[in-house]
Amino acid sequence: MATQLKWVGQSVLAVEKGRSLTEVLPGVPGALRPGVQALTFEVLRHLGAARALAKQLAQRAPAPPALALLHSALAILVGDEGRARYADHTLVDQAVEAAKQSRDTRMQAGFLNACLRRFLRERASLLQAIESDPVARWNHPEWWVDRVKADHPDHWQSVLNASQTPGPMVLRVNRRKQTREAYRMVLSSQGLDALPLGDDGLVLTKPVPVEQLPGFAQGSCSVQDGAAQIAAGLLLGGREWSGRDRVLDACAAPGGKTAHLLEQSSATVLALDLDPRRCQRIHDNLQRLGLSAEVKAADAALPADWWDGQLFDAVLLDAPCTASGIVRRHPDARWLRRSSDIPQLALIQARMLEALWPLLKPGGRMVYATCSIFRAEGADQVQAFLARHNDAVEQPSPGHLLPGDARIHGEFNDNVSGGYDGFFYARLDKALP
Ligand SMILES: C[S@@+](CC[C@H](N)C(=O)[O-])C[C@H]1O[C@@H](n2cnc3c(N)ncnc32)[C@H](O)[C@@H]1O
Repeated sequence: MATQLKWVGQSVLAVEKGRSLTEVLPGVPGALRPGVQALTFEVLRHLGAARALAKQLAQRAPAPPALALLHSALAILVGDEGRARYADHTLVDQAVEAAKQSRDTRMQAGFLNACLRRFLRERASLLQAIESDPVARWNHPEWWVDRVKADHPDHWQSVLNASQTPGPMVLRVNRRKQTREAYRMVLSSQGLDALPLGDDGLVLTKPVPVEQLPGFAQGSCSVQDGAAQIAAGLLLGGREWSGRDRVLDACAAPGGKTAHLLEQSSATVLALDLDPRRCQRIHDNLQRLGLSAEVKAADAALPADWWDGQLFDAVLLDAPCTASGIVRRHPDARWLRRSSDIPQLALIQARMLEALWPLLKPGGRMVYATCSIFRAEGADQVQAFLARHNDAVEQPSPGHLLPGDARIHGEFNDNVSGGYDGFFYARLDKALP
C-alpha cells in the first residue's frame, strides 16, 4: 500500500500544479493504476477538508511533495471509502513508509508521522475547527460553491453532495445490433444486472471493466452517461430521417453522441472536432460500432474553412465547457478550473452558436448542449441567443439537469434513480420564413 500511496501523492501533486488526471494517470505503472486512480479520486473528493486540516496541523507548510502526501493521507482518513477500507493506524504507517520511498519526501517522514498521529488523537476537535470553512465543508473551491448557490438556490447542497459520489456505469445499447431488452438478457446470463434508462440505456448495478461486457469489442454497446444519451433523441425525435438528411455534429470527439445519432437514424452525419487526435477516436468508436460518418478536423466557429455551402437539417452543438456537471466522474476538474474560465468559455459557446445558426435550414433543428451546471453556459446562454435571433423557437427541452436529483425535471424525468450527470440541453428550431 505504501507504493500505491506514493503514486497517489505524486498524482495529487500534479493536479495541485494544474495537470489533469487524464494526463497524469497513464504515467502510473499499469498494475498499480486502478488502485491509485480509485484512491486519488477519493483524495480529490476530500481535498478541501484535507487542506484545511493540514493548515491546523502544520504552522509552516512542508515542501509541495510532502504536503501533497499529507493531504492525501488526511483526505483518505476523512473520506468514507478510505475509512471503510483501511484501519487508521495502517494508513498512517503506510503514508510514512510512502514518504520514505521518495527522495522528495524522505526528510519529511517524521513530520508526516507527527501530523497524522496528532490528527488521530485530536480528530474531533480538529474537524470542529474547520467546520465553518466552506471549502472544507463542500470540498470545492469557494467561488464554485458560491456559483452553484447563486445558480441553483434551491438545490445547491444536493448538487455539491452529488459530486462526492461516484457516478453509476451506464451503457448505451447499440440498437442496430440488438434490442435493449435482448442485450439486458445477455448481460443477465453473465451475472451482470442492469436497469433500463432512457431510450437505449442500461444502468449496471455494479461497474465492470469494459472488456467484461459481452460483445463490447464487436459494438454491442458503449459506455455513456444517461444525461449524454438524451442528445440524440432530443435532436431526432418525432420524425423519420433518411440518408438525404444532413446532420452536423459540431464538437463530436470522441464520438459518443455521433454514434448515437447514427444508431438511431439513417441520416448522413458530418462529425467535426478541432482536435485531430480526438478525431481519430471518433473513427475508432464508429468502426467498433459498425457505423460511418464523415469526420473532419476543423474549427466549428469558422465554417468558411470546412462548409460546402449546403444547409443542414439538424445541428448538434455539444460545446466545450467547464465540465462542471461531470465532476463526480472527474473529481480533479473542480480544483483545476478558475472562475474566469466561465466567461471565457461562454464567449466561445456564443461564437459557435452564432457561426452555426446560419448553416441550419429554415424548419431545421439545433440542439445546444453542455455538460455544465452553470447557467452562464446553459440557460443564460440560450436566453441571450433567443434575444438576438427572432427566427429561433425554443422547443420543450430538459434545460439544466442537475446531478443527483433529476426528479425535479418534470416531463424529461425518466431517471428515477436521480443518477444523471449534470448537463444542459436546449432544442432550438429555425422558423420557416
Ligand atoms: C464536450 S466535448 C464533445 C463530446 C462529444 N460530443 C461526445 O459526445 O463524445 C467538446 C469537444 O469540442 C471540441 N472543440 C473545442 N473547440 C472546438 C471548436 N472550435 N470546433 C470544433 N470542436 C471544438 C473539443 O476538442 C472536444 O472534443
